[in-house]
Amino acid sequence: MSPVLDIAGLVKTFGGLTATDHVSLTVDTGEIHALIGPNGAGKSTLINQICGEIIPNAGQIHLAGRDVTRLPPAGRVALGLGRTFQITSLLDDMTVRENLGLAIQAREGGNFRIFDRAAKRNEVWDEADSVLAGSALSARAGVKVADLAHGEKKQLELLMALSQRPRVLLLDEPMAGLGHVESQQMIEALNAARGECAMLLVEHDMEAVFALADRISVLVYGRIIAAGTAEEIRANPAVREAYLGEEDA
Ligand SMILES: Nc1ncnc2c1ncn2[C@@H]1O[C@H](COP(=O)(O)OP(=O)(O)OP(=O)(O)O)[C@@H](O)[C@H]1O
Repeated sequence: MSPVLDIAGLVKTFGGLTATDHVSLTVDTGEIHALIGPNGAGKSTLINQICGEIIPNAGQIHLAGRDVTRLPPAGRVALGLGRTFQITSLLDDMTVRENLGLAIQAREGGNFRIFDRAAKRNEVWDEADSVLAGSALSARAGVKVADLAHGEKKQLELLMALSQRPRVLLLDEPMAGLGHVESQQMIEALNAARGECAMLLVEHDMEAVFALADRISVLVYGRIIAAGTAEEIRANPAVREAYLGEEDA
């Protein structure tokens, strides 16, 4: 089966600095592929090229078999590229259920035809209720976002991103700022979402990476220095020296 996301030879330079240096990786259907690397390795630059916010100097990006290298961000979203909503896009004065309902409605185009309006509206709320019932926010549906803990906001952000039914979801440090219990809940939520879409997970939290990733690519100074399963990456001397050594210290 061809990969849902196929990145080949991506180069992006900023003046004299090569932030991504012929980066290639694939994300297969149903796969969680983690991208790890020290600060300044080029992870954000790579993600921004995948989203379409930065156009590469060289290389290609294929999404669901289509060449999207020069397609604007909205076109990529339409082809199934998802990204976690930023917490700042949550509506503080609305409840968890209302925020999720709005995200589902946005997927449906937001302007219901007059005839099926009530039926559609019910479908939206039914879907929101069923998603929430199976989530860590099951008891928080009626709570305003302003009253949620940080970890709960991140959970809601994830549910809203998944509600768009992306083919591949880009997750930019979903564990950032979470405590131990919240991290465990996020790992569980991502594991539960495994069958729904492929994921490219950029994450510094190695416990989460090793718990979730089917494959791991290691980016150092703009280059992929290793790629493989968790076991292969753990055992790779170059990776340990360049990156994991920091964790062991
Ligand atoms: N717009 C820009 N102009 C100039 N240099 C940039 C720009 N964006 C990134 N860089 C440089 O490119 C390199 C890669 O940065 P990038 O933010 O992609 O790394 P990162 O792996 O995401 O780091 P972190 O883990 O700290 O977020 C860094 O040396 C950074 O200073």
